Amino acid sequence: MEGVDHLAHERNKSEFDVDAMKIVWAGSPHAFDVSDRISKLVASDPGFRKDNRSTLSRKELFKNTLRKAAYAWKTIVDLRLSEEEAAKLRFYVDEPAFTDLHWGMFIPAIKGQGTEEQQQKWLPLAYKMQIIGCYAQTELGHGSNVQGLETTATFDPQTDEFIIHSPTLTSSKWWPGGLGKVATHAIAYARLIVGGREHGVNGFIVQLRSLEDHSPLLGITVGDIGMKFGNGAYNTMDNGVLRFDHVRIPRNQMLMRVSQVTCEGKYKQSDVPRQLVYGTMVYVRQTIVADASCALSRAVCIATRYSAVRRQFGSQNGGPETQVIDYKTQQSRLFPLLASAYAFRFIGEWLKWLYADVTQRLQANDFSTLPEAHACTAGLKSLTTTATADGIEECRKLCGGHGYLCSSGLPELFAVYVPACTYEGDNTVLLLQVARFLMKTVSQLGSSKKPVGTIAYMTRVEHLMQCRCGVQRGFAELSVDLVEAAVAHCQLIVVSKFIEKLQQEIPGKGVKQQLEVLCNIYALFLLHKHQGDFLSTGCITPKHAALANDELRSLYSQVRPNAIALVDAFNYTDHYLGSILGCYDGNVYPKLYEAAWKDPLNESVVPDGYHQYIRPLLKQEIRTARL
Ligand SMILES: CC/C=C\C/C=C\C/C=C\C/C=C\C/C=C\C/C=C\CC/C=C/C(=O)SCCNC(=O)CCNC(=O)[C@H](O)C(C)(C)COP(=O)(O)OP(=O)(O)OC[C@H]1O[C@@H](n2cnc3c(N)ncnc32)[C@H](O)[C@@H]1OP(=O)(O)O
Ligand SMILES: Cc1cc2nc3c(=O)[nH]c(=O)nc-3n(C[C@H](O)[C@H](O)[C@H](O)COP(=O)(O)OP(=O)(O)OC[C@H]3O[C@@H](n4cnc5c(N)ncnc54)[C@H](O)[C@@H]3O)c2cc1C
Repeated sequence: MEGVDHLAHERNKSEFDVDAMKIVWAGSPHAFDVSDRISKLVASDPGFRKDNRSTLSRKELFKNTLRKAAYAWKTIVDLRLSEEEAAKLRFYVDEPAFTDLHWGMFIPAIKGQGTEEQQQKWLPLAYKMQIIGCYAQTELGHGSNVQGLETTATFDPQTDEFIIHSPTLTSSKWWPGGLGKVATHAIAYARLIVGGREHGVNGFIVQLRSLEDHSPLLGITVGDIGMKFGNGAYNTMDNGVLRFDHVRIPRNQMLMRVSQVTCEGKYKQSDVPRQLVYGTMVYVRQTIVADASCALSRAVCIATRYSAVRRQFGSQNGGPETQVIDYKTQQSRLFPLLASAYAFRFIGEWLKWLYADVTQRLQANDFSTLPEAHACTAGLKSLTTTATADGIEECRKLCGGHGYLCSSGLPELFAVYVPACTYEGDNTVLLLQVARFLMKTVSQLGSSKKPVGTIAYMTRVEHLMQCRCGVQRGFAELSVDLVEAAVAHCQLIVVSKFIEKLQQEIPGKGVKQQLEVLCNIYALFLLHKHQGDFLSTGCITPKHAALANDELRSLYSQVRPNAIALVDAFNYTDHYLGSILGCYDGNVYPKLYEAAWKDPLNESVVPDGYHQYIRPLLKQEIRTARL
């Protein structure tokens, strides 16, 4: 029945203060207040409804996304929301849109790679959304290999301009979000050519469309690249294609914090690492780690609540069947994902700190932690997005057939999320960057340069020094093993930072104890999953492995009574979850049944096409071969 909490018996089992855990999950009382307030504002406003997305055509879907983006902006302006509140509102609107790239990449690129003068000119326009930007780096022929990009930016000293050009088909910009139909400007990445000499890839601000009638400017060919994976999902986003035909821009529209070109046509490289041109990608990678915990926790919340509602088999003398959450196999699949959601939350907090720290050091021209920041953002983005994408799919399977319904919220969440394993850096390519960083560290063992920070543990691998000549053997030849080593390195960071989190003051009855259980589940699940490696390297004995498995089972039993409370702590509204299976009150079956009849196919009892195709079949009006 409506209004009845079908999960009350589960909530009464909780052994910790859920409200205190909500604060831990949010990060602070202030962050909880903002999240709670804004999520409820969005959930209560019919202008942000999203339950009809799967029934819209691509054009209807996209127009609806534009409407929502404009409505969100009006809400932000009318309510005078802060930047933090506005970002939360865009998050809870929960729809990939051009605004993700305007706020998530275009503005950060100008802030990170523009001079003070360029920031003063362009940021006010962007903050007021008087221009809408995108980040145009990837091309049809190159995405991972940034140094392979083909778009050119040739300096013309006669006119003090750059000529931006797409010399080949494969140099067409391809994939940038917001580019296809909306962005008026792009940060376009191109090979800088001055006086006939190439100076690598740099960013350029290029206007694409008229601010009067939105028509593409002279020399600009732009459009959408077409439907993507899934029906609704990421098709709310206009990922675009863009070609330049000798488009001229003023010299001061090259982002010049890293490199400069003078009006005399002199190229100057600042005394900063050229990789700062990649700074925006590093920034987004650290945000994606935080977003991984959001996406995974959504899926886990749905699967956990439904696992407590669903009963199957085990009825004794006509009594109730067994809750599927009580099956050890269900727990062994679900609870490591619950632990991962919390682990990724905390590693996301730490990575945000690391990124802020490296950014502050860069202001003082201290580049000492830049390599570690690159390796950590790249590796943790790769690890958390792979685990989250796999975890969302596992949560769908944990929900049986009903997990395959759009009304479960899981198919769309999976379809929207999985490109995170590719965008902002293909996950394998990023792990190879981590491997390169680890090998460089090994090569420096024994020198005066001691490994610190997240690689400090490598001082304990002195034995690698003896085989240092071995590690010079083709990186490519060993790349599969090196990628596995990179994952292990990142997992060590995740576990270490979870343990460090537990050493902090954590208020609330039973809260720290629950987090300790989840931390142990995360670590022991990894040990179990990779026990072959641990055994073959002599890190553990078979007895250790057996003890770990026994402890894991015991930990699952400890989590079981707290599982619903642990997902309640995410504080997601039913609107944000977008899932009948995951609804707060657990009243699943009546809602599933009611939702089915709302499908457009049920608008008529007799389907369109019956008279044309089915009736002739049934009435044998179509001559059929004798069966
Ligand atoms: C809203 C959805 C609703 C519901 C679903 C729920 C949640 C959804 C979850 C997430 C989405 C929401 C929020 C996320 C926010 C935004 C995302 C939204 C949309 C995504 C938009 C996507 C944008 C893009 O994809 S932009 C393009 C990204 N492209 C890449 O990443 C390219 C990858 N390639 C590279 O980075 C480089 O080519 C390279 C692989 C690093 C190689 O570069 P290069 O050849 O130049 O360098 P070398 O390998 O030779 O190394 C030389 C030297 O440099 C060092 N180095 C390299 N890179 C860096 C760096 N970045 N910083 C510092 N140093 C670097 C390298 O280590 C070497 O050093 P040594 O010489 O010392 O070894
Ligand atoms: C939804 C979505 C949104 C996007 N948004 C944007 C955007 O806003 N702006 C933008 O500029 N780009 C965007 N992109 C593009 C994205 O950044 C690229 O797709 C990504 O960087 C991967 O590059 P690629 O497509 O060239 O893949 P490739 O690098 O061609 O990868 C193909 C395969 O080759 C493998 N591979 C490649 N190089 C190596 C190597 N050296 N060693 C081993 N294996 C290798 C990869 O692991 C992968 O398996 C978006 C992409 C998607 C899917």
